Amino acid sequence: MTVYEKLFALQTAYNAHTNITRISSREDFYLKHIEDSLALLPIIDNARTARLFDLGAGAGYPGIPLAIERPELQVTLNDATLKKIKYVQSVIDALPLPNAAAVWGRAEKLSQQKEHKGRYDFVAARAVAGIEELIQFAAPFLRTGGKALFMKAKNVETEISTAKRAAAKNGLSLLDVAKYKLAEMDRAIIIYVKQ
Ligand SMILES: C[S@@+](CC[C@H](N)C(=O)[O-])C[C@H]1O[C@@H](n2cnc3c(N)ncnc32)[C@H](O)[C@@H]1O
Repeated sequence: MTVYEKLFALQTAYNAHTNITRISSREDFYLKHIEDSLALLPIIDNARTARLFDLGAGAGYPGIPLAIERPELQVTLNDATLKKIKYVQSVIDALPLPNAAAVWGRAEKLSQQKEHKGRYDFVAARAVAGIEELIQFAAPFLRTGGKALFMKAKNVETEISTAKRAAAKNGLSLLDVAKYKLAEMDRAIIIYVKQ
């Protein structure tokens, strides 16, 4: 059984008693969870020993596929919902994923703690909040030169422009908007760098 088939089996079994993700078919799992998460690989690949914080990871995306593909990458998966973090911890134990850790709590609180503040090379977030809010959540986790990677589906230009002031205030500058297609869907990774 491949590692992703094992992950799919774990997720399906858990989802049967505790709702952790709406993406339940095998086809959607591979496309919307695995393939979409791995769209971050080209961005993080020049820093394989880096530390990545997955803010609002939910059932573990994008952090779990990234931890699977890059054993040198240290991945911290965070969510404010305890049942999701319990599930993510069970996946870390079962696969196992020694380079991953699960942390429960609101990101804006965790970022003020010594073990998280300014300690990450990357903060990734998919489908968690608007860009303006994400900037405020993500910036404190990043070291100088670290990158925020926000995965979005639509209206990115409008959102980026609305978030300009928040970016400046939080020491983030827009580096790139990496657009890609996921099947027929338009997707984008908005990349900010911490000054
Ligand atoms: C729609 S889900 C997306 C989950 C996952 N990133 C994905 O794309 O499959 C959004 C998640 O963000 C979490 N979340 C929202 N605000 C948060 C915060 N301030 N700190 C930590 N997690 C948060 C929610 O609990 C929820 O699990």
